[in-house]
Amino acid sequence: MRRIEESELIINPDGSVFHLHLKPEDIAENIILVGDPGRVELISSFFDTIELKKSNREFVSCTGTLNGKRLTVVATGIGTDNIDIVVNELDALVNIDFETRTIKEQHTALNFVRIGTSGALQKDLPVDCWLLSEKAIGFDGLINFYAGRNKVVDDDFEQAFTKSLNWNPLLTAPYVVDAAPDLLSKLVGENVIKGVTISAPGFYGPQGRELRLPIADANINDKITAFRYDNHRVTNYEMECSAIYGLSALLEHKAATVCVIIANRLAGTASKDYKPVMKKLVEHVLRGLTK
Ligand SMILES: O=P(O)(O)O[C@H]1O[C@H](CO)[C@@H](O)[C@H]1O
Ligand SMILES: O=c1cc[nH]c(=O)[nH]1
Repeated sequence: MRRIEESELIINPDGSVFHLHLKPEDIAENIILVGDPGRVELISSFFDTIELKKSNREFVSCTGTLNGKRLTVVATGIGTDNIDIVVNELDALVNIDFETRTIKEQHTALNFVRIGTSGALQKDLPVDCWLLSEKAIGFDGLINFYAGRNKVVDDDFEQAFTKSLNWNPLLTAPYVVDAAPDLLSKLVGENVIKGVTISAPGFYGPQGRELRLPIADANINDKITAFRYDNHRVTNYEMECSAIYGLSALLEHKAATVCVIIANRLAGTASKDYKPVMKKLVEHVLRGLTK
């Protein structure tokens, strides 16, 4: 059996995984991922019991229970490069034996639910609404580094999207991955709008925001807003969902993302205070995950 070398999976002297500083026994199978480390405190404030709190760099985490269910919250920080670290390390904690450094025969599937913030690309999605991502489009290219990406992507959607946008060959090839249907069904609700989410490798230029620097393709957001495929339209931009969906599909975990829309890019509006709305969304997600 292949032994994974010390350089490839770095384990700290206390037995915890390199960046997250978590040990195999520290995490639950239901994991909430958030970008903002401060959101971990908000989510865990609803827990009935707290088992542990850890932090290293931006990777703040907490495990506890709610309604008898064990949950872990992990802050990923911003960006899909961080998701590569977080999802691979969480997977390693359950699917690699840290003593023998071999892949376990018995696979453990994790449920990842990301609770984030996002910007809308359609006029009818006002600030402070909730958006559940049925599909993610990655502008970040992460999944293209892994073998088997073609097995987990929606190839027809990808082709229709790149053709319709006249995709710039200087950019990485976009990838499209679905959420896990049974996790989506736990998160639906009266106030939850379903959509297709782009994860961008930046907040400004990569999301078509122009401050002092002009954008390479000034019309990219108009083309994205107008794009239709089957009954789908692209609804919003954020910065992590695609990599969570892509890596989860490759590693055989389940993933879904729900965000508070904090800006509407067409209307030019931003939420006055999204924090109370986020608190309500957290309560909604926790209800869905623990009922
Ligand atoms: O609120 P979070 O979860 O961080 O999500 C969004 O906010 C950050 C950008 O402001 C990015 O991480 C983006 O994905
Ligand atoms: O417009 C937005 C708002 C939040 N997060 C993003 O990445 N983009």
